[in-house]
Formats: sequence, C-alpha cells, structure tokens
Amino acid sequence: MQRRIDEQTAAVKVEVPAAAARRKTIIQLVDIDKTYTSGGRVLNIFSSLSYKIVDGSFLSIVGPSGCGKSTLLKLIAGLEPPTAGRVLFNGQAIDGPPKGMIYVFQQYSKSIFPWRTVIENVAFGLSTTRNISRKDRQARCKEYIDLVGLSGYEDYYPAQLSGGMQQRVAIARALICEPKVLLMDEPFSAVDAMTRAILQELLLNIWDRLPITVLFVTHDVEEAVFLSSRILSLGRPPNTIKEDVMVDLAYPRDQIETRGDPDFSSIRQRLFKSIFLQEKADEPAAR
Ligand SMILES: Nc1ncnc2c1ncn2[C@@H]1O[C@H](COP(=O)(O)OP(=O)(O)OP(=O)(O)O)[C@@H](O)[C@H]1O
Repeated sequence: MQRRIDEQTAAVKVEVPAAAARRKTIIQLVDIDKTYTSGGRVLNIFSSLSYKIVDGSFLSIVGPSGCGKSTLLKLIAGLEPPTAGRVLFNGQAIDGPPKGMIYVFQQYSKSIFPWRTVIENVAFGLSTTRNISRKDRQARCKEYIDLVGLSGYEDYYPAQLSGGMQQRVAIARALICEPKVLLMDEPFSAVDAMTRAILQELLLNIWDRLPITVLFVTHDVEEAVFLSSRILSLGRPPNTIKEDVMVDLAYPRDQIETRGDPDFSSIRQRLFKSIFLQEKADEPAAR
C-alpha cells in the first residue's frame, strides 16, 4: 500500500475508495475537560478541548513538559476518563479501553516478558484471539516478527537483545492484534540516537504498509516533524491547542533528505520556538 495522504488540500491525487476511507474521522474529542485532584490540589489540564483525528494519519503530540501530552493519549485510549465531554472512536463514545486501539509504552522492558522468547512475547498479543490453530498462530507471529526486522531472533530472550530490538518486539506484539489505532508514548526515548533514527524509519515503513492511524507523543520536535502528517502542539494547562500543523513533506521520508529539506527546518523552527519560549517563561528565574 503506497500512502500519499494530503490532508491539507482537497487536491488528492486519485480518489480511490481506500484513500477516501482513510480520510474519515476515526477519533473525535468533543468538549473535553480534564481535571486531576491530588493532595488537595486541583489541576485543570484541558478545558473545552475539541479535535478530530483523520483515519490513517500520523499525528504527533508535542508541547512543554507537563502540558498534558500523555494525559491526552490516555483519554483517547480510555485509560483515563474525561471530567466532562466525550471521546468518540468511529463515532462511538468510549468508556474504557476500546478494542482496536493499542498502547506502546516508552519502557519496552515493561511491555515484554523477560521470561518469554521473542516469538512467545509476540504470540502473547494473540492470547485473546480464539479459533486460531497453533500452525496459523506461529505463521502470524513470524509474519509480524519479519515486519519489525527480527527474523532469525524468534528464540532469543529479551535480555539477549539490544534496547532497540526489544522495542521492536513490543511493536510486533502490539501490531499482531491488528489495531486500527497505535498509541505510542515516547516509544524511542530510551534508545540511542542512531537506533532511534532506524526505528523511526521502521515505524514509517509499517505505517505505510498497514491501515493504521498512529498517535505519537514525543518531546522531540525533530522526531515529530520527521514522522508526522500532522502535529498537535499543546500549550500550558489549562490549554487549548497552541498549534495544529500539517506537515506537507513527501512520503516516503528519508533521514538524510527529509531532514535537509528547507520545509523540514522551517516547521521544526516554528514548533521549537513556540515550545521553548513556553518552557523558558516557566523557569523559576523568569517568575
Ligand atoms: N493521575 C494523576 N493525578 C494527578 N496529577 C496528574 C496525574 N497524571 C498526570 N498528572 C499531572 O498532570 C500534568 C500533565 O501530565 P502529563 O503526564 O499528561 O504531561 P506530559 O505533557 O505528558 O508531561 P511530560 O512532557 O513531562 O512527560 C502534570 O502536571 C502531571 O503531574
């Protein structure tokens, strides 16, 4: 499947049904309020937040530390209830983790079992799938292990793999459930810069091949620009949306060429400036 989404303009190349389906709204936030109360302190994170996420998009969520990026992902995943308002998934209000969405955490070591091999970890993603023969289960596991580039490592244990390889196992385990939405909270922040660059390309390749929407939280503006078709930049709580940026850089993206594109630099600069100025204004010396 070749993906050439142009969400910004209606000038889409060829109107085929699959492409049209990918542009429908898959997730809608309707007038969301979110307040945390802890230790007598009330923290109002979101106030009347409304937003639509297009099916098949790659949306990154960025913003200053503590602005509510993870909270937004948890609201969408049904892991946190909104204080007011609704989250709709394919038009249905969610009131708990919905089938069809899956979460990949930053700490891959928490997502995979150290006592299971790669193939056993990936097979765990199928544990709620009934009516699948042992042979088909093995074949599907191998297919997803291959998708994340780990063929040949089926019988290895996590401790025998690098951090990047362990995160690949976590991704395969998430994808084998065939989710419609993949939610990723800083999934690459615990690996070194080069591994991260390789995992970014791997993720784009997977997104290109599978009919999924990716929601991706990151602190790294460059990572967001490299990966995303759209970027939501949140401001300080109680916030509404600070910036909503369409990233009109062609796919497939390339770590060298895309990052050298003047449009890449100007989007990065715009978002970096906005977030940096907010972080700076919050420094104790500035108060
Ligand atoms: N369960 C909770 N109870 C009380 N406060 C919470 C809870 N979860 C998050 N918070 C607070 O809500 C605010 C937003 O947290 P959140 O983790 O969503 O922000 P973030 O933008 O993802 O942060 P970071 O960039 O530092 O990872 C923070 O001030 C945090 O301390």
